[in-house]
Amino acid sequence: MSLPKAELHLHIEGTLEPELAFELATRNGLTLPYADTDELREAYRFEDLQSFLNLYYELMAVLRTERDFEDLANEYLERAAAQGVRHAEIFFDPQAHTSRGLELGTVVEGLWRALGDSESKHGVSTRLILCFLRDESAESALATLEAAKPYLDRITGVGLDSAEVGHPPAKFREVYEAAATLGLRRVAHAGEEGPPEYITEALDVLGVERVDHGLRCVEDPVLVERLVRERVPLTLCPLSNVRLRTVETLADHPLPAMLDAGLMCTVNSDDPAYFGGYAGDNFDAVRGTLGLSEERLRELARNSFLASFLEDDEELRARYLAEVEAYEFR
Ligand code: HPA
Ligand SMILES: [Zn+2]
Repeated sequence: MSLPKAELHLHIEGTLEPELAFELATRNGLTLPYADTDELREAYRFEDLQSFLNLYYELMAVLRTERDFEDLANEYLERAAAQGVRHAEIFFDPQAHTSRGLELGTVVEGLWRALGDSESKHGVSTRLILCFLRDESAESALATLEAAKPYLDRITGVGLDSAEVGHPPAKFREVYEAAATLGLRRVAHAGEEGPPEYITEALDVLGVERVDHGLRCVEDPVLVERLVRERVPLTLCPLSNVRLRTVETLADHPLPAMLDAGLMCTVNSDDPAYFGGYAGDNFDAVRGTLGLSEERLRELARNSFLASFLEDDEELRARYLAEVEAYEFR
């Protein structure tokens, strides 16, 4: 669906399509343990978040040079633009690369080669959000933030991702305080596989402005009431939830009930190369399977721009919001 939208929950490493993975492996003299792209696609059957993360981290080995990260981001931006994405706030996982011996600068400079001229080249404005891996230590997160200091002019905020259960937000209190002091915006994954308490903790201890996923808030009516009252944006990822078995089928997804409850929901793709669709595909899926009305779809698109970190360019936000209102559904 080409309805204008902002994508607020997108892991750039999760946009690595099998074709590009093989191309980069060849370019870098590496051999993937899969015969071809079909065999690799066969491996995209996940039991849960961890079984996905295992493949996600394994395939990243093909990303080695600035050019690799540039190509990865350019392919994503081109696909996103074709599906109506006008603004993208892009997550990246520095520790997944520095732990393999890459310099943080290789990752940031490489991504920036694509992001820097994305508005003129793809018609997509961008922001970059550095994510800490929550299954790594708090000290490693602090060291990552320290290493990122030379690149802060290119980084808008910090996030928290990877294996959730057993790694509550409070583990990262100190690094989030440091990030806030540096003027960085704060988001965190919470309530994807983890309990509703992690959502509360992300808000109260980490001071996050948006909750990534936040799906499990529906288990706690008091929390839902708070999220509605405080207008906390949730970056939902419906196709991801199906593939990682957070919901049984798309038809069971609580998005319609969440919208009816007054939650500020947005729809995003998470790791589109792995979960069967980009942002527009997620919109198509919730329209088709959940039967969302045009007004609900417009609300989701409006929310995405309202929840985006465009405070430094309110003129651009207003332009995007006008595009949402003017959009004619087909
Ligand atoms: O869906 C996700 N959840 C947590 N961590 C992640 N890292 C990439 N994708 C995800
Ligand atoms: Zn995610």
